[in-house]
Amino acid sequence: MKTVGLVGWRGMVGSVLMQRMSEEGDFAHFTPHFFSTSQAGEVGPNFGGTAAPLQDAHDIDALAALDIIVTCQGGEYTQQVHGALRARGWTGYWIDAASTLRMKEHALIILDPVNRPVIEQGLAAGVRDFVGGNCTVSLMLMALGGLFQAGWVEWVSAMTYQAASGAGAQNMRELLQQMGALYGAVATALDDPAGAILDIDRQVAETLRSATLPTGNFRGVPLAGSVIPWIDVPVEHGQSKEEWKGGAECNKILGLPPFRSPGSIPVDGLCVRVGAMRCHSQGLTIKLRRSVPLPEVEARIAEANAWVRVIPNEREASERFLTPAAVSGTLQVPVGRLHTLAMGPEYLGAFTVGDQLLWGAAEPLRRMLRLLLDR
Ligand SMILES: NC(=O)C1=CN([C@@H]2O[C@H](COP(=O)(O)OP(=O)(O)OC[C@H]3O[C@@H](n4cnc5c(N)ncnc54)[C@H](OP(=O)(O)O)[C@@H]3O)[C@@H](O)[C@H]2O)C=CC1
Ligand SMILES: N[C@@H](CC(=O)OP(=O)(O)O)C(=O)O
Repeated sequence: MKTVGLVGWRGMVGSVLMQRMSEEGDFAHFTPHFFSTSQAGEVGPNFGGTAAPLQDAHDIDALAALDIIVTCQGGEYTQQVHGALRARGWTGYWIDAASTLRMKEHALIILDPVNRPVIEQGLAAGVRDFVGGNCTVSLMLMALGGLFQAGWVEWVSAMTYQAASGAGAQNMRELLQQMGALYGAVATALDDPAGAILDIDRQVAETLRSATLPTGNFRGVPLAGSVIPWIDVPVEHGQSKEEWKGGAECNKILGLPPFRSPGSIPVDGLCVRVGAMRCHSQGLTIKLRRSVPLPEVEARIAEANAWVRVIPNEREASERFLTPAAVSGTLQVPVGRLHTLAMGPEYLGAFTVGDQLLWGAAEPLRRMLRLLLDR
């Protein structure tokens, strides 16, 4: 059996990965070796039956003895270890959740329900570095893969509503603390059905702006009761890095020429953090190359993969099935609100939701591992 090193398995993304691997019986297909950057020597988890001591995730010799390494440890770790391993002559497969290597020529971005042919070509050509895509990009492609595969998409504008989990576990906790603080500020007034709503609102606004609201993880601003229209660092063209990833990664995943070069598909929009826990939503404007009847569009989207669900463009179905509340913790990727926009018959409106820890992070890695093990 192949040996697989697991790094970052106890983090948030890693925990979701371990849960999915257990559910799918993946541990029966390889010999796991668990690593840690901070707990080497302590008792490891017993996924796969053995609870051997954790190995040191910086021990290049131990890592170099493995066939495959899967890491959800983060970009800094990748930066420290990947180059050193390759420099030492390691020729195993590296599967990574961090963005560090995504745009490198030697790496592929993996989302096999969308780009299996690109992955197969890469494997045949000797590619050994496989990186999960940005959550927003992967979820958009899981939703719209059918339209891209049909060659119908001229450009896409994605306006995102991104969950706190994308910023990390501490941000999810802080969001809930903020919600609790807001409720606590007005709990008594809310108990009085005759209480004036504008007084309650004033107290909420004061609490949102107060120095005592926990905001350290969100760079000093509230998310509960508000939104944050900037994700990640600024880059060129007035974009945030999260917005840049939309174009750059999407084209690479699809095996198209680099973003902003001839033959690539423009993907751009605004990325916004909202008070959802772990599901990213996106409002999409899609310019089709030609007008396509809506039933054909729906059929193409629905048949593209086993997880996408077309939700009828009706009020009740949208309210019930096209929300983070409905999707959280599941692999389903609903797409709805599909209709032709007033700008013209080639302009399609859509809304999609997906769990950013599943298809947005852990699941593409899990599936890449199985793809390698089952070859
Ligand atoms: N969050 C997201 O939405 C996404 C994240 N990613 C990538 O995955 C990487 C990891 O993200 P995420 O899982 O959110 O990071 P976490 O902060 O949850 O975990 C990262 C590491 O922190 C260490 N750690 C220290 N204390 C604890 C603790 N109390 N509980 C669990 N782990 C602890 C663990 O390493 P050790 O055992 O070595 O101490 C763990 O592997 C990111 O840096 C990013 O590159 C990719 C896509 C989406
Ligand atoms: N930046 C994403 C989460 C993430 O980790 O993205 P990436 O894998 O591209 O660094 C978000 O905030 O929602």
